[in-house]
Amino acid sequence: MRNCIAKIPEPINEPVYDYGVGTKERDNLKSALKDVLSKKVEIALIIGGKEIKTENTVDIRCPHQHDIVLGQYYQAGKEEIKLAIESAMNAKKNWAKIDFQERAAIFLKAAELLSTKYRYLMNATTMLSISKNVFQAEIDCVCELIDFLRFNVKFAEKIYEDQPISPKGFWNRMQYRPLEGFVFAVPPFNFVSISGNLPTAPVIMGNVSIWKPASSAVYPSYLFMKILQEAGLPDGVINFVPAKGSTIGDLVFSSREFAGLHFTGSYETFNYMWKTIANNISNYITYPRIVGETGGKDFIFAHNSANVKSLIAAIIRGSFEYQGQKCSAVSRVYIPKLMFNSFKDEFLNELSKIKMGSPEDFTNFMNAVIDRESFDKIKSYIDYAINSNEASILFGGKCDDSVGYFVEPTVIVTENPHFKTMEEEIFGPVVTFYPYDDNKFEETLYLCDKTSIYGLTGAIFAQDRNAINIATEVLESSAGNFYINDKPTGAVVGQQPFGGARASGTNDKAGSLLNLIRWTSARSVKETFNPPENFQYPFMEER
Ligand SMILES: NC(=O)c1ccc[n+]([C@@H]2O[C@H](COP(=O)([O-])OP(=O)(O)OC[C@H]3O[C@@H](n4cnc5c(N)ncnc54)[C@H](O)[C@@H]3O)[C@@H](O)[C@H]2O)c1
Ligand SMILES: N[C@@H](CCC=O)C(=O)O
Repeated sequence: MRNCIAKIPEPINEPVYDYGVGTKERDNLKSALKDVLSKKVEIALIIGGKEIKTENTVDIRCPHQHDIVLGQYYQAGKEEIKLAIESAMNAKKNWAKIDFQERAAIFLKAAELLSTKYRYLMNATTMLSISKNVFQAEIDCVCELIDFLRFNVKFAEKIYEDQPISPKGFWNRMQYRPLEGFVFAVPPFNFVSISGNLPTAPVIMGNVSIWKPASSAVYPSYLFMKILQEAGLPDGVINFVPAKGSTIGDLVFSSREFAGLHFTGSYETFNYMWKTIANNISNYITYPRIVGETGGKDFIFAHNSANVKSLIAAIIRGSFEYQGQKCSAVSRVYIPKLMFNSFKDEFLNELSKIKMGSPEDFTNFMNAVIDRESFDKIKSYIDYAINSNEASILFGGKCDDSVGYFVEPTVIVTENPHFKTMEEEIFGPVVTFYPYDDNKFEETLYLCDKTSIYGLTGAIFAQDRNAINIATEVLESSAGNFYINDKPTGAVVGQQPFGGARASGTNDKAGSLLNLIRWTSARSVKETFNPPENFQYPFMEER
C-alpha cells in the first residue's frame, strides 16, 4: 500500500487452551485426531511453490505406536536441492522489493490461520507424529509458533525504525538490506515452533530460505508450509525440502549463494556445519551469518531454604515434560543432603502418579521418545548408571520398545558430581541428583558452573534472598536463561528471550530483535543537501 506508514499491531501472547473435559475445544481436537489417523498423508517437497515427488519415500510413524503409519514423505535428492537453491535465488529479487508491511501481513495472516482454522489439525499432527501430549503440543505448534510470527514482525519494525541522527543539511539513513544469498534453515525434531521460526525469521527480514525439516517432524512442518502459502507467501521464498542431512548439507554449504545458517540442534551437528562452512569460506559471495542454538545440561540448584513442594513440582515438570526432550530440560539437580533425605518420600510419591502412554489418552503426562536411535541412546545412559558402582537408580529405569519407544521417568543419584550423567546431554527423561554437603552451598555453586560444557538454562530454588543473590552471581555464565524459583523450561516469546552461550550456541535469542538483526546487512546512506562547491576549508583562505 503506497503512501501509508502503518504500525504493526502490538503483539500479545497467544492464549493457551486447556482442553478440559466437556469443552468444545476438546471435542474439536478429538475429531482432528481421528481425522489424521484415518487418512494416509502424502507429503511432497515444495520448491518454487510447486509440489514435487521423488523416488525416495519415508514412512511417518507414531513414536508411541510404531506400527501406525500416518503417511509418507518424499525425500529430496541432489537435483531437487539444486532446484530449490535456484528457486530461492529467483524469488529473491521480488521478495526483497516488497514493502515491509505487505511482507508482515503474510505472517500475521499465517498466525491467525494457525490460531483459528488450523489449530486442531496442527495439534493433532504434532501429538501423533512427534508424540506430545495435548498441553505440550498446544504450547509449541500453536502458541509459540504464533508468538514467533506476531512478535518477530514487530521486532522487524523496531529494527527498521532505528535510524541514525541527521544534522542540519544532511539526511542519514540506514537501509536494512537482506543478506546477499539465501538462508539455510535446519531445525531439530522436538519443537514445531522452532521448525517454523527458523525459515520465517530471516524471511521476515526480506531473505529467502531453504528449509530442511527434521525427518521425524516433517508432518506438522509441511502443514505450516501450506499455511504460509495460504497466507500469501510468494513461490520460492521458502522452499520446503525434506532431505537427508548429509546430502543437503554438502550441496548447500558448497553453494556460492549460501549466506546464512539458521540452525537448532545438537552441539555435534552444529560444530560439523561450522567447520564445513569454514572450509568453504572463500567460495561465498559474503561471509555467512551463522546462528545456532544447540544442547544443554540444565540444572536446578536447591538451597536449604527452598520451598520443597515447588521444588518437587519444578523437578518433575522440568525433567519429564515431553519426555525430557527439551534442550532446556532439567537433567542435573544439586540438593543439600539433609533436604534430600527429608524430600525423598514426597518426591517418590509424586513420581508414582506419572502416567505414560499414547497422547490420544489425555490423562497421560508422558508419551514416547522420538525414535529407535533416541531410545537406544537414552537406554545406554540408564544401563551405564545401573551398572556403575558410583550411582543408583532412585526411580524408574525401565525401557520398553515393544509398542512404542517408552522410557520410564528415571532418577539417578550419585556422589560423584562429574558422573557421566551429570555432564553429558542425554535428551530423554533422565535426571541425576547430586546431594551436596549442607555447609558447601557456595562451593557447590562453583562446581555446578564448571561441570558441563553447556550454558543454556538453570534455576535456583531458595527463599533466602542472600542465597538467591549469590547463586545469580556465581552462575552468571552457566545459563543464558536463568530462573529464580521456577523450572528452567517453558520460555515464552516476548517474555524470556531464549538461548544460551558456551557449547549451547551463539545465543542470538530466538524470537527477539537480537535474532532478527542477524538476518540483515545494513547499508548507511548519507545525503548532503547543499554540497560544498570548493575543496578549500575556511582556515585556508588568505586575509
Ligand atoms: N538451544 C535450543 O534452542 C534448542 C532447541 C531445541 C533442540 N535443541 C537441541 O537439539 C538436539 C535435538 O535435536 P535433533 O536430535 O534433531 O538434533 P540433530 O543435531 O541430530 O539434528 C538437527 C538437524 O540437523 C540436521 N542435520 C544433521 N546433520 C546435517 C548435515 N550434515 N547437514 C544438514 N543438516 C543436518 C538434522 O537432520 C536435523 O534436521 C538436542 O541437542 C537439543 O538440546 C536445542
Ligand atoms: N524454548 C523451550 C526449549 C526449546 C528447546 O528444546 C523452553 O524454554 O523450554
